[in-house]
Amino acid sequence: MEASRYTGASYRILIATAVQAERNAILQALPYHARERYEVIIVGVGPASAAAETAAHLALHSDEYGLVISAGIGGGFAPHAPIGSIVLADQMIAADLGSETPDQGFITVDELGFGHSTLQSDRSSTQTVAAALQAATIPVHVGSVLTVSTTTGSAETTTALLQRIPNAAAEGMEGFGVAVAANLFDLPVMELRAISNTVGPRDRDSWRIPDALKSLGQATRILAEVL
Ligand SMILES: O=C(O)c1cccc(C(=O)CC[C@H]2O[C@@H](n3cnc4c(=O)[nH]cnc43)[C@H](O)[C@@H]2O)c1
Repeated sequence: MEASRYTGASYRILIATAVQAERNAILQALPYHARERYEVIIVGVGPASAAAETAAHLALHSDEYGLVISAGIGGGFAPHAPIGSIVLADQMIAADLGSETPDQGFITVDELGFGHSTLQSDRSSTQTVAAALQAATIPVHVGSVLTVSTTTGSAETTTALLQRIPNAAAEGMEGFGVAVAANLFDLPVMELRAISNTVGPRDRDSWRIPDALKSLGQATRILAEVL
């Protein structure tokens, strides 16, 4: 969706996080002058909660906003998204929304004719933030961000996802849900993931959540300078 209602300083920006730790990292990083411009809400873990909570907030306040951002930590697909780096979505894909079949593999809801599993990020905001992060020498990659209801935890699933979506850069559990809500209110949307772990065989001990939250804060500081 084009940023038709996003006309710079006159609109506020809604940031949706899954958990309190992500909200805190963002709030602590927002420069003082930007604090009135941003609202940071917790929408819970998973696409259903994220869609419902974001829509509930927008039902009361959508006129205030010109942009919605799904932000938080996420899993990164090698080699594009190492731990500590930032991924910005060019599109948000509900990667497990479809049907598994014995003979044709996974079929998306789009192919089944039941709806859409891909939503576009606001291109202009995404490019602006990507350029600003690059200029600040923060490692950033723009690619597809997958939304899953189950975190990927095996080499087989990782390979299958990459075969279906070769430019997958990161995985989270909320982006598509936040985007569905933003679309409902005709608002542009983007997604930012600070990488805490590599997508692959589950190894919770290797998750670097404090590093990712620090990156999330650094990215927020830059984002607030340009949006
Ligand atoms: O335990 C903590 O201190 C803590 C702090 C911040 C966030 C968390 C979470 O567990 C948030 C869950 C959140 O993480 C996203 N995420 C992270 N890695 C992945 C992944 O590999 N695949 C899918 N989602 C991932 C996700 O968006 C969850 O909402 C804990």
